[in-house]
Amino acid sequence: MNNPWDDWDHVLKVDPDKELYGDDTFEDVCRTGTDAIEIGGTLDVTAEKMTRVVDAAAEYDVPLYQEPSNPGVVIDSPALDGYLIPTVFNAGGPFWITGAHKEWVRIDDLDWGRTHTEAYIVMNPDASVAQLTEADCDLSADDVGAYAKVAERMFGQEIVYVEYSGTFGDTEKVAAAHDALDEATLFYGGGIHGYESANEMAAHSDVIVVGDLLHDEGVDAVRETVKGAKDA
Ligand SMILES: CC(C)=CCC/C(C)=C/CC/C(C)=C/CC/C(C)=C/COP(=O)(O)OP(=O)(O)O
Ligand SMILES: O=P(O)(O)OC[C@@H](O)CO
Ligand SMILES: [Mg+2]
Repeated sequence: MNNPWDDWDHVLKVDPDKELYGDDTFEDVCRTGTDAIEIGGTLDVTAEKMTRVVDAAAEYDVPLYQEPSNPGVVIDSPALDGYLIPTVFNAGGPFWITGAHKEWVRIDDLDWGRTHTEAYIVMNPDASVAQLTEADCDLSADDVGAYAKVAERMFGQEIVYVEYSGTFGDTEKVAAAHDALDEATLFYGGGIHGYESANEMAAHSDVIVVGDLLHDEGVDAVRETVKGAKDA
């Protein structure tokens, strides 16, 4: 296995539907020291908003990945290193497990070499992603570990993503996913807001993802989370 994310500690998720903080520029965003930028959000994302972010970040060195929330927002840009395609393992119905993916393959001509799989385990019932996908978030640590193993062993997912979007997660449940994986890389996202929270979750996962902090507090706060992740 030799994927770029094997060497990552920190990913910054930019929501194309949200503004940057204060006077922050996309150059600042690309120079936080993060290992990669993932562009996506659950609500009100469009291809046009995606394009604006990709174009603004294109000239800097940081790897850029699109994380589409539906087939209609996927854009074709040479500036993108690839596409991280979610599948929500604990979704309430098949659309977010195989339905959206089937539609995408039906209507689009995929670049398989740049298309990668991300198995989501959605844990915060109040997050838009949980509500949209009607996810069953009532999961024990054993459940989370078992989903992670199924994702890796039975569905060949390259990344497993424990998603607490908007709130800081239960480290025991994150650790259960971590312990279950041999090959796949564990991403953790949710509620990371500074050095300490980044450092703590980085100890229980392979890569931490920071989202809202960028839009709510800006690049200086994000830089602290990069330090926290790198020190773990
Ligand atoms: C097959 C294709 C191309 C797409 C389908 C992909 C799937 C299954 C999407 C469902 C899960 C999803 C909506 C992922 C988007 C990434 C994500 C979870 C972003 C974070 O969203 P929130 O932070 O909860 O939402 P807002 O900030 O928009 O409220
Ligand atoms: O916005 P936050 O809570 O940092 O979550 C990050 C990411 O996991 C969202 O998909
Ligand atoms: Mg968000």
